[in-house]
Amino acid sequence: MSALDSATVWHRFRGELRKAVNESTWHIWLERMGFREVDGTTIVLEAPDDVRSWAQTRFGRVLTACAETVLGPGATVRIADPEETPPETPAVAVPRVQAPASQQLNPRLTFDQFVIGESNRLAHAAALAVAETPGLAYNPLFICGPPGLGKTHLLHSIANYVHEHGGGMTARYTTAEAFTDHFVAAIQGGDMEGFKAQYRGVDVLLVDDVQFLAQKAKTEQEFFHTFNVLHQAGAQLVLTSDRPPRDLDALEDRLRERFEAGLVCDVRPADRATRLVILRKRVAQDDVGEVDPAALDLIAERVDANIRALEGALIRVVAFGSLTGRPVTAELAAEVLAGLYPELSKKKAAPTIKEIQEGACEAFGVSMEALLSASRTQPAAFARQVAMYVARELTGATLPTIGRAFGNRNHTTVLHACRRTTERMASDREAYEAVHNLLRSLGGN
Ligand SMILES: Nc1ncnc2c1ncn2[C@@H]1O[C@H](COP(=O)(O)OP(=O)(O)OP(=O)(O)O)[C@@H](O)[C@H]1O
Repeated sequence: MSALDSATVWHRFRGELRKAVNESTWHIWLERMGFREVDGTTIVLEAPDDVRSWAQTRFGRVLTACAETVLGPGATVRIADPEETPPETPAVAVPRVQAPASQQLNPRLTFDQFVIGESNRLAHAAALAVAETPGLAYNPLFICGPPGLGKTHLLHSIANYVHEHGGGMTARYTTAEAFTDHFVAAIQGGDMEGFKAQYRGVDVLLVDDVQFLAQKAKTEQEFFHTFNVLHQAGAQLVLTSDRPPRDLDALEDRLRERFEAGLVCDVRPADRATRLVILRKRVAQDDVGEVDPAALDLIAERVDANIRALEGALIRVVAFGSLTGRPVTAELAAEVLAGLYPELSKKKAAPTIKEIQEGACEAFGVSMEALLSASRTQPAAFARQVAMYVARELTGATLPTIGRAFGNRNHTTVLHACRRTTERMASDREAYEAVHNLLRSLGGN
């Protein structure tokens, strides 16, 4: 089986599985499974002990059904012990074809789920237009704006739309960081042809956070060629960045000019009415139980920084309600949010990852050395997970960037830490308080 085949099988299997289970089952359990290989008609996954036994007993049938949808009747799934191939030493047995998490599409990020308001109307319309007629509407489409305002959501929506309605057209989502890592690995592994085939053979290429291409001369050059080959072939390019092309000072002029040649549109912070619709939609979809509409009004009113923070606030309010057995009312929401968000928004700039790490060391009484180490002993391991979660929420840094700042750990470790922290907050009062206090202390600085 070729490298691309394995990646496609994994991609489709994951998409099927994600559609087959509800959001919390996915995040708490199944998302933690990694891909190892396709062995004949068996998809081999790997997962830690707790997930492995749970997934096998509770979800064996669903896993098999998803495998059969992808590979045909008789396909099976085996879940292996990751200890045989530690996830952070991929050189041994994890196949080089494994798509970085950043390239895996989230089937739930679709146009249907995207709430349109004044702040994102143009970006949404342009994204939908390129999804419907790739290469013909605006090319490239460049979407820019601060973190957490839906740029990644729009890229995934385009890719999901093309996969579903594109009549066999192919779309590839990546981040500039994953592109860079992949390029470096291809050079080291002497597989530039394989690398080029993966990026230059698609109908739609979606690249998130292109500001990270700056000052990586070789990658930038390779990206420039990829861009030109695709553009000349009539393929669609969609790019996002935290700022408009003209402000990407560190990029070469020729690339900046290419970025500006199509349509540049921005996403801005959502207004209150849009924030409220987003919250209502999340409550309905995630099946979080009874939430008083006045509580949503209050969260929409208070949390205006970005949509990621808005969703984080909703999770915390609901978690607090369930931990204390209290109904989720405006009063409870006010209690949870008290002091936190106003202080955060007053603060001149978001805290840096370093400041978050220092805050976590102080809050949990661990040394910086322990926090950045690979040690799994407590309290360092929990402090590390919480600090990663807070960094994801407050800094807008990407998963690979956060991973690097925590002793060069990979992005799946960060993702796992964020999920684990959310999970613990919902079930453990002490964990909840720890996260809340750390967020508060950083906001109050
Ligand atoms: N208009 C919207 N409707 C519904 N959900 C939204 C909307 N905008 C953002 N979100 C949700 O907010 C969260 C953050 O959005 P997203 O990751 O797309 O932001 P981003 O602009 O790409 O940020 P970053 O630059 O940090 O990657 C996601 O869960 C996304 O689904």
